[in-house]
Amino acid sequence: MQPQLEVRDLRKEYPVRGGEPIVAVESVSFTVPSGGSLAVVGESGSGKTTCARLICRLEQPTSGSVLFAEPPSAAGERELSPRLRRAREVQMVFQDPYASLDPRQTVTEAVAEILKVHGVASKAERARRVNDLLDKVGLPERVGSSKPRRLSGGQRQRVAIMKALAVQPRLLILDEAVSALDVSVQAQVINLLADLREAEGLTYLFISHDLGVVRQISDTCIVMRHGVVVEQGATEEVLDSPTDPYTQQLIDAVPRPGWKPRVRSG
Ligand SMILES: Nc1ncnc2c1ncn2[C@@H]1O[C@H](COP(=O)(O)OP(=O)(O)OP(=O)(O)O)[C@@H](O)[C@H]1O
Repeated sequence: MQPQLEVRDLRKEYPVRGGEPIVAVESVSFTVPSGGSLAVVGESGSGKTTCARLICRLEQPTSGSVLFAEPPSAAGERELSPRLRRAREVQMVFQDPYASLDPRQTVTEAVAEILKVHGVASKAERARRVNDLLDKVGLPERVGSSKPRRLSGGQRQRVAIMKALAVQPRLLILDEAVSALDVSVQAQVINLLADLREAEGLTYLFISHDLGVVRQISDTCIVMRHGVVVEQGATEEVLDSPTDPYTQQLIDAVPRPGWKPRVRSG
């Protein structure tokens, strides 16, 4: 079966004036099957976000390619414009939803605007779809008339997911999307993402430094260090029996139950 996403030999260099370029990503290859969930883990600066930006076409790779499965077009739908086609391939959800929400717009206005841009011409149809989307992300209808500052962190992240879903993408890139949430809210959003993945047949690329979250949300994972993939495989196998010393280090850095901070001497 054709994968939903195939990344081949991706490389990204950033020029440095008067010096060697920074190689942010090098020789990165992986596939994600349709409906699959792949996590990208690694410490800060390992190239995770650069990979995501290349996949979303926010940046151009220096070399290599990013291939998506053809988005299915609904019966009777007109030929998709290149813009709509791209939006249907991939949408991104970031750590800080506040930054991507317009403080002057209500939730309904923000989502209706996206629907309008993407060709939903009838106002009544837009209203119907907004209510449907609110329901999908577990928000009560009244939240539709709220502005972002009235919402909790968890609600805002649900709105960010709702905006991403409005264009019916096949792939969602979640870049540290639950990292800023309190643990109990984080668990609720993880459950929502798991439910949505199943109900909507979504494919996830889940970027996170939190190995506990990665274990819950992904089937497979890649471990990145200094821009390259040092280990990849089924998430459970990689986290339970890492073969690369760097993966082992990442796992060892996670506090376990009973862990007590100690002062290092010397
Ligand atoms: N626009 C840019 N110009 C120059 N260097 C960049 C640029 N964006 C990223 N880099 C560099 O590329 C490397 C990878 O950065 P990237 O943000 O992809 O890592 P990351 O794993 O996502 O880290 P974090 O978890 O902190 O976001 C880093 O050395 C970073 O400094």
